[in-house]
Amino acid sequence: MNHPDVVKEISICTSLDLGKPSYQHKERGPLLGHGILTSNGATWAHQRKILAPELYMEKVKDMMSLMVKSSITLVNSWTNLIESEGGVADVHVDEYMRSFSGDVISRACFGSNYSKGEEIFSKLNELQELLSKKVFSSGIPVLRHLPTKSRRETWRLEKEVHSLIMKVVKERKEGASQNDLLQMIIEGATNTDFGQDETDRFIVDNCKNIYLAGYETTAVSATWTLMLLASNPEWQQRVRTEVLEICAEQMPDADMVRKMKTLTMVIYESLRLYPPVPVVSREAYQDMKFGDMNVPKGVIVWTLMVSLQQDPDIWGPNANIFKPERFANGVSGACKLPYAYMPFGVGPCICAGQHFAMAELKILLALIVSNFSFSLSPKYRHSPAMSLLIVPEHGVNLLIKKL
Ligand code: HEM
Repeated sequence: MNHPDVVKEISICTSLDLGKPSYQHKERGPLLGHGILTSNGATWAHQRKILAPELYMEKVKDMMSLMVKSSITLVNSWTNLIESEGGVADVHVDEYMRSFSGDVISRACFGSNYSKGEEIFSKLNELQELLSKKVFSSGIPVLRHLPTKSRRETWRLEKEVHSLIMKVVKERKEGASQNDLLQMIIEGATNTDFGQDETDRFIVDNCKNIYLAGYETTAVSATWTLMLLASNPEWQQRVRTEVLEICAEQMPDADMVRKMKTLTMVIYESLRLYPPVPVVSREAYQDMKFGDMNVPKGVIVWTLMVSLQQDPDIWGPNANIFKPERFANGVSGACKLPYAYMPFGVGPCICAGQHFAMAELKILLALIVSNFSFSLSPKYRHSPAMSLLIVPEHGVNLLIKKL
């Protein structure tokens, strides 16, 4: 399955909509439920129709001020840390990126109820950690229903998340309407012929899905991009020069973000070398053939991002090297096959939050490079590890100085 020709053919075919991606996993039900990530057919189409327009570029522009707010919180906390450490701090950046990304997604999803959102998302985080523990993934069906300690903990967290979200929804229904993702999900669920239980489940599951899709992916991308900028000081300086020129001491807005070409090239290159989502998958809805390989109906086809995005036949002999300039003329100028670059997936199920994620990354990185200079700490050990996402196994430590 990992042969490059097969991978290329499959990647092209994923765009032809073999079916929905399969994120389903026996133990991830409590986390994902029946939201956009796991639904099929008409249910998925309905959810996509509600959620995707809320994340189009025009809407994302209105959310940029909240991204700036969360970035400033991070800049202030690093500034204090550096001062207390006497001018240079050795920072484990992963947790900061997670708390930044969690803050942004809570504000976007829950608007003025965002502190409630943070509480909900922190419980979801606990749930995700609990579910990723190996001991929990028993393959024997009957064992999956035994009330072990961790399973009881999962059920408790699941219930708590459900009732916290429903409490915010109830307050919303009694108060003024708001302009955030939760409001759109509530309206999308209300304008259907769902019964009450189904409506509640639709709202809760889609809140969970937005969190799962958008929180850690963006945090991990920011962490990898900082690692690459720290290892390539000339690119760090090029990005800084660009940001300082464009922003001229103002906070980044939509127009400025659009002009940040060098920063875009760096983020694209980071997503090429370290795509946070390791696999894009599709279920074959009918018997299919890729080259010499028969794929029977019902088989889940995996496209491995790293094989595709670092294939020298497509990207050239320097495919494994950090060279953001390859994106100077966009994705089509960087590689021979248009679908060989797909950190956000392809086709009708392409990441609904890609504009949101790009804006978030650009604003955060623009504020970091214009306030700090940084290099890799001697503590850093390079070890990309594949779990649900491709993550730095030991995290990323940077030596950071205020400019
Ligand atoms: C750098 C950050 C991100 C990366 C790399 C990423 C990547 C992906 C990928 C690979 C998929 C599967 C696409 C496919 O199967 O073709 C996906 C789906 C999705 N993403 Fe993202 N994502 C990111 C951030 C976000 C954010 C911030 C949000 C929301 C605010 C989001 C919302 C979604 C949704 C709703 C889906 C499901 C789309 C569907 O099934 O119709 N993502 N993402």
